Amino acid sequence: MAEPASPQAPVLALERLSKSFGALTVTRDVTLDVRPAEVHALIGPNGAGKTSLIAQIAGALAPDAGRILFAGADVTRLGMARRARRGLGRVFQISNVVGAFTSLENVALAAIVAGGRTFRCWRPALSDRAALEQARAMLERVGLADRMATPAAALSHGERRALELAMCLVQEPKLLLLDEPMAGTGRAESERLTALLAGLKGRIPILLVEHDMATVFALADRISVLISGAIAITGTPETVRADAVVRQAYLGDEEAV
Ligand SMILES: Nc1ncnc2c1ncn2[C@@H]1O[C@H](COP(=O)(O)OP(=O)(O)OP(=O)(O)O)[C@@H](O)[C@H]1O
Repeated sequence: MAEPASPQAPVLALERLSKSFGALTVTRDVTLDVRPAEVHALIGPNGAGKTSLIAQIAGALAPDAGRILFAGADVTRLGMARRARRGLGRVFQISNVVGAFTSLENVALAAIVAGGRTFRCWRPALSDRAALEQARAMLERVGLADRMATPAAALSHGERRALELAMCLVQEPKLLLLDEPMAGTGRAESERLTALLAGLKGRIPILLVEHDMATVFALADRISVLISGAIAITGTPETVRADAVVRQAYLGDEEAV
């Protein structure tokens, strides 16, 4: 069902979402929104329910109650593929990277699929000049200009993350859902990836689930803290950093935070 759209309307809105596995409530009456051009970070201790919440947003897990509005429409009952087609771009947990294909070929294929073009086999698709042009531009944007001809399987972990981001961005999503982008990266790679995401800030709304607090505090316009399935607080990084309940329950009064 369509909702009245306005330029200030949130791109994504969760309304009183709830989910239980038997007696265990993993999502407790969660209301949260992502505004246009905002980076909204979702943090919380292990087992707080972040993964379950992301799965509900992506359409992999059905909530028991509540609504999910995306780009002005109620998508609560839509499956993952249909949400993706509406512009919900999920990166880093589901990957369609083909290891034997070069970076350029992988991004070109993502562009072709996003464009709804069909093909009988890979090779003719890879001579699609428009898609290759788009792919080149996107790889330059994510800092992989010198890795275009490299098979994806030969990329470093951080480069592969950048490639996955390029494959998502070339599909021109309306929202980026970033699920722990820094997981498994070293300090240098995570700094590079954080800089890359900072370059996207303001151009595309991002919902960022991340354990790395340096990245969260560097990028987020607002932060929501999930504790035992419920939102404990939503606010600016300064507000969240100063919140006594959050410090005690989650941040552990760390000086570094
Ligand atoms: N399919 C399931 N069936 C039963 N319990 C589940 C299921 N999926 C998750 N849980 C439980 O729900 C709780 C929340 O898990 P979830 O993975 O969403 O948390 P999380 O915040 O993402 O944690 P982490 O940061 O460690 O990944 C955990 O106690 C987990 O064991």
